[in-house]
Amino acid sequence: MTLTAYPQEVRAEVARTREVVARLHAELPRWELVVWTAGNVSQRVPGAELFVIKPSGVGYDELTPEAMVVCDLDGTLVDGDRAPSSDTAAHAYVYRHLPEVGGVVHTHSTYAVAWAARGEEIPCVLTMMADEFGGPVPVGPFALIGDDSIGRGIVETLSRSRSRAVLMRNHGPFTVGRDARAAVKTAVMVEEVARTVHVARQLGEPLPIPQADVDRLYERYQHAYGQPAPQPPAGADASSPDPQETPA
Ligand SMILES: O=C(CO)[C@@H](O)[C@@H](O)COP(=O)(O)O
Repeated sequence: MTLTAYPQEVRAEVARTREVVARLHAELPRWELVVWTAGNVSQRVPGAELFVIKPSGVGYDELTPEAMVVCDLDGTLVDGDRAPSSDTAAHAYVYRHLPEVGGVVHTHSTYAVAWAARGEEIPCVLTMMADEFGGPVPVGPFALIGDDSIGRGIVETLSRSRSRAVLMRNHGPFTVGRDARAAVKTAVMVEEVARTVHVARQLGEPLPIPQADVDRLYERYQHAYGQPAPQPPAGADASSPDPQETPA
């Protein structure tokens, strides 16, 4: 089914999502999370069983909204003149099995990949980890690219954790969020804590944080950190929060 077969309002949402996903890809080199083309961002299209992702192997300076490709939740190309990311099957699997997820990111950021190479979860020894991940950053199984293996490993691992990042063993981090911006933020944060905990370990054994304190920190950060969400204008439908609003 091509995009022309979808209603105009879906095509308009696709255009908006292309703008968002194209802009967020620039954050990956900006935060030094990738080299060359080794990372990708996607976002679900509101109101349709579609998502937007980058084309495979295309440099970040070429990633315009028009260059983005559109896929259905089976990972089949619906719109775009280039092949979708090689991780499209993984992103699609996540969207099919985690309906609350609106954005997925994959990078090869150095310190997170170093923890993935050892198949070791990042222990929750920082208040920033309690805030952002609610505990350790877990490790997912080794899985070859090309079918549902990576996606299944992501979903099974995240389903056992509060973390929105998973270190796929011998590969690297995948992150999820309510939208792509939230998933990019988590990708930035998982690299930051991977680096900091690694440095701490060079100096000695980091100290764990009691679980009750981890829980308190997580609840505060997830619900009270940053600016309050803007209140809808009087009489507006308050039941549909702006999907672009994500924790700061
Ligand atoms: O990790 C891999 C390949 O092993 C991919 O995520 C990375 O090269 C990015 O690929 P794409 O350019 O998104 O197809």
